[in-house]
Amino acid sequence: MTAPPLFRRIALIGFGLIGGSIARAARAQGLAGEIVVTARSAKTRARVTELGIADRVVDTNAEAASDADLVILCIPVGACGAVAQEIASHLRPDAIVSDVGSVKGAVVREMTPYLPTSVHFVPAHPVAGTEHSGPDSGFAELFINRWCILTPPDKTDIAAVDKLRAFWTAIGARVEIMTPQHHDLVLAITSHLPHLIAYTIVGTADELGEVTSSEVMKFSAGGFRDFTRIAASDPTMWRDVFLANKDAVLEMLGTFNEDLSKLTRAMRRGDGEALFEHFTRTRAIRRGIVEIGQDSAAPDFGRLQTGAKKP
Ligand SMILES: NC(=O)c1ccc[n+]([C@@H]2O[C@H](COP(=O)([O-])OP(=O)(O)OC[C@H]3O[C@@H](n4cnc5c(N)ncnc54)[C@H](O)[C@@H]3O)[C@@H](O)[C@H]2O)c1
Ligand SMILES: O=C(O)C(=O)C[C@]1(C(=O)O)C=C[C@@H](O)C=C1
Repeated sequence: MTAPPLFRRIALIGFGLIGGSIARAARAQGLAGEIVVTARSAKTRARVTELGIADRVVDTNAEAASDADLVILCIPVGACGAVAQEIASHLRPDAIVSDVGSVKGAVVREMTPYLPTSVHFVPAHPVAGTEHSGPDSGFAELFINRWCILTPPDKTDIAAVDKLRAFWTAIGARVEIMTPQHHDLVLAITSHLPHLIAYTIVGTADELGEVTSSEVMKFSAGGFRDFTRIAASDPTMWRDVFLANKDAVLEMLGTFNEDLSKLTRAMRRGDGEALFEHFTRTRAIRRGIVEIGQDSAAPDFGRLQTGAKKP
């Protein structure tokens, strides 16, 4: 006899890279009796129907949420509060409600006031993605060997957290639990600041204009090409990330600017030793990550504290 699926009905609100990948992975692993999907635009809903990944495609967020035992918001972080308000009165009293937002503090602040106290709110962030978006961009293997960070509020029912952990584990992720504040600080340096830098450098190269533009394209084989991939990421998603995690990103940006000034000074002074020392240190960091087979994993940021400066 086969075991019953982990969830009787999973509702996915939003069907882009992440919603689409969850649907494909959950289906491949048989984790839901039924997968119900909704998306904001009729065009996306029609495409989801065409793809045949969902058991049911419905027109409204409320309809998707009703009677689901797991509801996952797969939408930009800036939209989570309004959608929580919209679905609140349609949720099963014992539903697990989650999200996949790249920022956790703001999402928790904006969703919590609307959610009935009987539902189990377990915010999540799969630290896996690509620069692509939309209903065709998802794939079932996206989460394999990637971290998924859960940030449940203190008094969350352990059984609900364990059930969501089992879900993410079943689709390949490694699960870690932390507070929303710690999450936002760690992700500010590992994900948000790198995106800000990529958006900046590609814009800067573009502003160099006609003089060099052909050369920018022609010689962008390595480093710059990697930046252009990151800078092609979805503008709505990243606008929301920078607005929602403003404080942590600004803090990291402050430290980054100090370090950039140090390297700039070393260059000006012709201080090759300082440059060599810095590049040797960063090379060792990369090699350490690759050696332990964790180039997809976050380094240990246990010592990262708000306001803390590097020694
Ligand atoms: N792209 C990544 O690499 C990545 C990785 C991890 C987490 N995330 C997070 O996942 C979430 C979704 O990102 P994605 O990459 O799947 O985006 P996407 O653009 O591929 O899909 C977003 C979906 O949300 C819907 N949507 C947009 N605005 C909405 C609104 N105001 N109300 C309701 N629905 C709306 C869109 O129609 C679409 O179905 C974001 O919160 C993002 O921060 C993204
Ligand atoms: O690989 C990429 O394209 C990504 O940007 C993925 C990435 C990241 O920065 O690591 C982007 C945002 C998410 O919240 C999680 C993952």
